[in-house]
Amino acid sequence: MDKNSKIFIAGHRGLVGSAIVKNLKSKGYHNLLLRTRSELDLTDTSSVSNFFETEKPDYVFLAAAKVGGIVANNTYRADFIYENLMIQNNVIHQSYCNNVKKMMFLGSTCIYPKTCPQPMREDYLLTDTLEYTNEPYAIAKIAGIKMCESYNLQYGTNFISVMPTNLYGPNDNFDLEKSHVLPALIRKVHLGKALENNDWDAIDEDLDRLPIGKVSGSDSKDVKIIALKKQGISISTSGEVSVEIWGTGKPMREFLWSEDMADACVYLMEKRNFEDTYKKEEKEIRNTHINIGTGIDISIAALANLIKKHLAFKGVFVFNTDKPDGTMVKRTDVTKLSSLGWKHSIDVPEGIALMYSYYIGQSE
Ligand SMILES: NC(=O)C1=CN([C@@H]2O[C@H](COP(=O)(O)OP(=O)(O)OC[C@H]3O[C@@H](n4cnc5c(N)ncnc54)[C@H](OP(=O)(O)O)[C@@H]3O)[C@@H](O)[C@H]2O)C=CC1
Ligand SMILES: C[C@H]1O[C@H](OP(=O)(O)OP(=O)(O)OC[C@H]2O[C@@H](n3cnc4c(=O)[nH]c(N)nc43)[C@H](O)[C@@H]2O)[C@@H](O)[C@@H](O)C1=O
Repeated sequence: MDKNSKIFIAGHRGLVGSAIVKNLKSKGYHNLLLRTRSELDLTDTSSVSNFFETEKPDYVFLAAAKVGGIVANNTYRADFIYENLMIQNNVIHQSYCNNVKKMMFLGSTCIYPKTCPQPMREDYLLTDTLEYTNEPYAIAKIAGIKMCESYNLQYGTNFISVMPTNLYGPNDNFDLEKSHVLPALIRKVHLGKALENNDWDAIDEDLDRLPIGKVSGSDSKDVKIIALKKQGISISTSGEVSVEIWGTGKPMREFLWSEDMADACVYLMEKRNFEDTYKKEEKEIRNTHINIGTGIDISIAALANLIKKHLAFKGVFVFNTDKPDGTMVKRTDVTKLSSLGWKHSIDVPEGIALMYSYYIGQSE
């Protein structure tokens, strides 16, 4: 990529897309092509085709997708498979039709089997059954990998697929029903702490910024208490606050700061090509995708305790085992990524501090 290249970042307002834009701008790339969903619905084949034919981007980052936490994936199963297949089919195919020089497809480490050997190497793909809660989403992502691979092999395109671990950072989703665990716990513990301090200004500010269901800061205290309780944030008559954690707290997860993720994406787009993603002597070229992560995991209970400590929350956690645990362990093998020359910079404790500053800073 050179600094004048026309670069389309699909999903530029999302967690990863916004971090990619920031990273590219900081490196002097200025010819960025950005479209909101209302300007360009990527599930609409003819609109995407017209857009590519008119704009002719040189490079494409595909960071647009239907994304959500474990319960959202499990609930909106049809939406997750349909929208993701449509978005990626349209963008990948049009990248080929319009001679895009290099395209990056973002998948997820949920593509690996539920009981995958650990850490998960790229060649464990399609060796066993997927985890149920995110099977439709994972199947769409696997189709994306295979589509990139197949276009590269048949048409000589230069499409790179990256499989990020769980991500978090600025522009994350804090909607407690749809978000991933880290932003959810940051918000729940923040609200729990405000409740134990009887700090209704902080609660109102939070609910005004992002209502819980339809409840905002201007509703009555009783309505707000019921809404918080529904999300597992409650106060006992003795004044002890409890915050609910979904599942047993035993699943292990690996977390990568979104700006590290963006840095890895830009690094690979600048410096690596499809041909760097497999060994030349391989007769059957497959598993050309690249894991992006830290290789370090932590249990959900330990994560919650780190957040509790950082926020100086005095209350207790309760575990709701009616909610799914999902995969018990999914640690990425980052050998391939390391061999391509990239490593993460932000570990979870520092990331929690950054994330909380971002979260409370939004209201300033
Ligand atoms: N977050 C995570 O922990 C992980 C994410 N990933 C993958 O990384 C990528 C980026 O995820 P993330 O940044 O978290 O997601 P976000 O939900 O934060 O952002 C997704 C973006 O996609 C856009 N988008 C969704 N549907 C459409 C559509 N039909 N037309 C146009 N734009 C659309 C959204 O636009 P709008 O803002 O207008 O809604 C939004 O900007 C995805 O491929 C995801 O699967 C992989 C592993 C973990
Ligand atoms: C990135 C990845 O994200 C999804 O998979 P996931 O890793 O299971 O996602 P998660 O962040 O929602 O949960 C991680 C763990 O944490 C537990 N957990 C506790 N308490 C809360 C909680 O309050 N909210 C959430 N969301 N989870 C909680 C939760 O029960 C689970 O055990 C995929 O569907 C797919 O989208 C994908 O690729």
